Amino acid sequence: MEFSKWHGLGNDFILVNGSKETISNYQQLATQLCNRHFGVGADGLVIVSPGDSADFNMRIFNSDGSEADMCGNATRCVARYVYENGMTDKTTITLSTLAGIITPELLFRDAVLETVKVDMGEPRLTRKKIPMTGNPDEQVINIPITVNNSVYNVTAVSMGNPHCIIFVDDVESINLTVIGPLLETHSFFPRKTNVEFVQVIDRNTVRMRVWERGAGITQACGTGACATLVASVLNGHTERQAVIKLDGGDLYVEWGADNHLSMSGPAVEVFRGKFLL
Ligand SMILES: N[C@@H](CCC[C@H](N)C(=O)O)C(=O)O
Repeated sequence: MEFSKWHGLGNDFILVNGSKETISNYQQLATQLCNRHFGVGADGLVIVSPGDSADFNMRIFNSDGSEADMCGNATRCVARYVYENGMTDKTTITLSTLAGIITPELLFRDAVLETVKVDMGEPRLTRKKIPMTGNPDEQVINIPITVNNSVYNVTAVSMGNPHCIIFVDDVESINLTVIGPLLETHSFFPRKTNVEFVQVIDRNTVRMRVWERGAGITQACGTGACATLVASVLNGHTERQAVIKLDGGDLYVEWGADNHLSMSGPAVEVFRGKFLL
């Protein structure tokens, strides 16, 4: 099976052309290929095929085999992958995902790719899942939940996939390996959740570390960066445009007046290969 290995700020993916390769079990393939000792190694497996309702179709499987609705960093990689492999000559494509149609755009300066800007669609604010004050329209903004005898104030935002944002004074002091999986699987989140700890630097800058659903700690998360900006605005911490500083580098995110999130960042191919199944 031919594949190519990509990353967006260190959030790494194995891209496979679904119209060329025959795949019988995506979940199993994801765990096999993403394994960092016995496989290629990656946070996720991405299958790209021609689309019906969009230019292309993208499916993303986490390293544990679970299928995710969306992946922001992967959308940038896919846009560059289909363009550079001659699968399209469009520099703006539409991508069908389980979270809806996403629109990445390759931006060039002097014919050299500068960045990939993605229209990530609209955020969905999670409605309450457990009784809080009794208001049925209440949204999950800064709500306390208890884990391991500690209280965490969470803001839950969906970018098609679920995110739980927690603001802290010192993000580096958080033991993500311990608290990440406990929050990911907390009963408050019926579909599990991605977990973002966020430290506000100033009105246009935040530092974020992530524990991803189905993948663990990753270097960056595009949907997480967008959800973080929405949570930051809703909690009064930032303006609607901010740099999200991740372990792997910076993403530029804006929450437009049309309610769409736009995210800009790099997409890098690292190598190509053939996996012996
Ligand atoms: N890294 C991604 C998100 C990947 C999916 C996530 N783990 C989930 O299960 O929702 C991104 O860049 O958005």
